[in-house]
Order: sequence, then C-alpha cells, then structure tokens
Amino acid sequence: MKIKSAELLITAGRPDQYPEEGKFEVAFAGRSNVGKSSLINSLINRKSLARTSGQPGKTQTINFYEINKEIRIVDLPGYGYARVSKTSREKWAKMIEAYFKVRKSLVEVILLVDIRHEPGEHDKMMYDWIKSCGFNGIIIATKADKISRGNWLKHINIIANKLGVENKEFIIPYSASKHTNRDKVWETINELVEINEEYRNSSEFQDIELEEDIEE
Ligand SMILES: Nc1nc2c(ncn2[C@@H]2O[C@H](COP(=O)(O)OP(=O)(O)OP(=O)(O)O)[C@@H](O)[C@H]2O)c(=O)[nH]1
Ligand SMILES: [Mg+2]
Repeated sequence: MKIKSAELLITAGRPDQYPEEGKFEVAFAGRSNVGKSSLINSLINRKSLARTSGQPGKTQTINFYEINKEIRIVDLPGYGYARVSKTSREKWAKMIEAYFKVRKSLVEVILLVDIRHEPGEHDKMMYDWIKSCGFNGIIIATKADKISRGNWLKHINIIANKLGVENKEFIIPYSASKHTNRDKVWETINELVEINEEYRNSSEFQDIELEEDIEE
C-alpha cells in the first residue's frame, strides 16, 4: 500500500466526537504496551504520528487516523495495566463498548498479542467479545523480532490454543521495528474493506438501510 497521506483526524472519548461515518475503519485492540501505536506508525510509514511509549497506558482515547483520504485506522486505548484504578477501567469499558456498538463503518477489530507470551485472561475476554460482535477474529502477534523466525510457529500455536483460534492463518506475526509483514497486514485490511464495499453496494444492504429509514 502506497501511503500518500496520513493524518490524525481526532482523539475521541465520546461517540459525539467520532468523525462522520462513511469511510471504512479498522481498529487495533490489545493490552497496554503490546504495540498498537507502534504498529500503526509502521503501517503508515511514520515514525511517531501515533504516540508510543515504553510505559503502558499511553493511548487513553480512541484515535482516528485517515490514510490516503479513503480508509481509517483506529488506535484504541489498551487494557490490562495493573496500576489503573477501577474508575478508569470502567471508563475504558464504556468507551470501547460504545464504539463497537454504534460504529457502522467499523469493519474489523484486530487483536494484538505479544508473540512471546501466552495471552492472558483479558486477551481471551477481548477476543471472545470481538468474535461475538461478528468480526473475523484476526490477530497480530507483535514484537516478532524478539524471537527467532524458527520459533514463530510454536508461539502461534500457543496463542491459537489459548484464544481458541481455528484458523492459524488468522494470526500474523509482525515487527513494528523491522516492518515485517507490513504488506500482508495491508492486504488483509484492503480485503476486508473490499468485502464490505461489495456488501454496502449489494441489494441486501440497501434493503436493510431502507427498513431502518422506515422505522425512524
Ligand atoms: N522490539 C519491538 N518493540 C516494539 C514493537 N512494537 C512496539 N514495541 C515497543 O513496545 C512499547 C509499547 O509500544 P506502544 O506502541 O506504545 O504500545 P501500545 O499498545 O500502543 O500501548 P498503550 O498505548 O499503552 O495501550 C514501546 O517501547 C515500543 O517501542 C516491535 O515490533 N518490536
Ligand atoms: Mg498506544
């Protein structure tokens, strides 16, 4: 994917702050520090458009990036950071839930897990939630440069077993520092967008829209 432009549209805490619906969105979820913001920078070829940090809890809002004026990449705040208060955890859950529920343009939530470690309970909950929302359940195994390629499959198997992923092709190892598999992730994103574009133009979708209009 040739990146002609990439801009941060808005950092949103509430649905009324989201950019207008229309352009398709792919969001990245995962625990704090797993590498969501770094992955976004790597995908869009910018060093620090998305703010990253060695300290967990850097991204606190839903951040919408627009690429080539046609597709949106969404950075979500991370979870599972121990030193976060109950109030912040609840705020996080409300923020994410609102986004997942209302957002028509959202075509996929891709879950990020660290390739080195077995996913935790929070990851499992997040994965189940993503699947229950009707998304495909694509996973990116981050920080792949931290283990040798020969060990990737072993770690992918551990992730697949823990999360209950049927198709291991859905788990993509990635290195944000080396940009490993950048093309593969873009291909996946573009495929998802194409499928949704076809659906949006189909008569089945138009009928649903019409019914919604009548109900309103
Ligand atoms: N070696 C290596 N380090 C990485 C990679 N991706 C991220 N990191 C490092 O991991 C740390 C966290 O990265 P972030 O991208 O800020 O993580 P995040 O998931 O956005 O974290 P929150 O915003 O806190 O939820 C940073 O120190 C990054 O440099 C990678 O592919 N390889
Ligand atoms: Mg972040």
